[in-house]
Amino acid sequence: MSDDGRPGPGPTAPAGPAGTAVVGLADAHVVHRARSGGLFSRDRVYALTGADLTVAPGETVGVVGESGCGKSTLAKVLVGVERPTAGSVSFQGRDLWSMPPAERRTTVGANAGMVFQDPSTALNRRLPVHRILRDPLDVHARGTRAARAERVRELMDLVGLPPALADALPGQLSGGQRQRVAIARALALDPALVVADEPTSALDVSVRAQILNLLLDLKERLGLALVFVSHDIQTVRRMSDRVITMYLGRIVEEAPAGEVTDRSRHPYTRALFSATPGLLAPIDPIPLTGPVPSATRPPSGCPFRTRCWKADASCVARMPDFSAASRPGHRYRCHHPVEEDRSTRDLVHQTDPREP
Ligand SMILES: Nc1ncnc2c1ncn2[C@@H]1O[C@H](COP(=O)(O)OP(=O)(O)OP(=O)(O)O)[C@@H](O)[C@H]1O
Repeated sequence: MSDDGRPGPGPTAPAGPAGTAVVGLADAHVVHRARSGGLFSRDRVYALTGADLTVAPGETVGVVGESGCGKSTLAKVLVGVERPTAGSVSFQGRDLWSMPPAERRTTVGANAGMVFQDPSTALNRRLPVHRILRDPLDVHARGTRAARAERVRELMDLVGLPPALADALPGQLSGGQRQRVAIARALALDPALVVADEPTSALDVSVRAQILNLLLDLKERLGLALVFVSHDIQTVRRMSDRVITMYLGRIVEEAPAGEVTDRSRHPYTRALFSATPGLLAPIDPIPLTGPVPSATRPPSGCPFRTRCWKADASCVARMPDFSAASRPGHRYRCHHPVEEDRSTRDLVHQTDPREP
């Protein structure tokens, strides 16, 4: 059950056949020292605030939001690369950060792989492909030498890399081939979850579709859970079962992918999707007032209130809790949600952007 009492893939829903999420975040926060303020600055960046999320086995969760809203931070927290400042991360129901370091490394290795944006920087340039792929098997002492060599061959085949490339260095590969190596490396230990953070944005347009199709194909064949972070909202919607909208470090809505374009309840989600070409018949985007506020000094109450055409004093006073939409697995945090049956096209003409 989600915390609003509805069944479905909400943050506290039973996830998967055994009722155990592959990964779960509970009230996770990440606060950084601001880069701009210098070594002794007291300024803090609120990169992630109060994130609750579970990912069920086999599910694809897409994450959308403007630059700097905390998508990469969420991704890194999900795979144990970044420790939350507060809150918890659990794999298969076990709290990651209360484990001894060796057990934590083993748990992350066995459960989660990550694919980064730019394979040129994510791969060790000095190692040939077969060594890059064998490395996680060596570190986690998986199988005999012969079994590891066989697993490397299997991984290359899985991602469509010809055996002849086993001795190639990353610099001798195309961008698409490098990303295939990165995906194979993420799969080396047979994880239940892969988190892909902008996996195609550094690639030529011509190979993007191949990499996305590869991820979808692997997800189907291996039963993977996939968390997919991208600026490309149209792709996120196409790839995902569920879409998470983030704004200024907070998850503000979760909706089944089919609901998100025209039935989302959070004004920000509607605005974001209205500005995405090709999803709806051509419309002018819903106009938002002003820039995204600084993550160092987020507004009180609802962080979106300074740009929202529906904001009033209640939005200044308090961040709303999650409310359930009528469909299972759809929830949002807003005091003045968009009516469910209101089309985005209709909204575009009704919005009245005001000065904050
Ligand atoms: N190590 C760090 N030190 C200080 N601030 C950081 C650090 N990492 C991230 N931030 C800040 O935290 C906020 C969230 O960053 P994050 O990279 O998670 O956002 P994002 O949504 O992934 O952005 P983008 O889409 O541009 O990649 C931003 O304001 C960013 O500048």
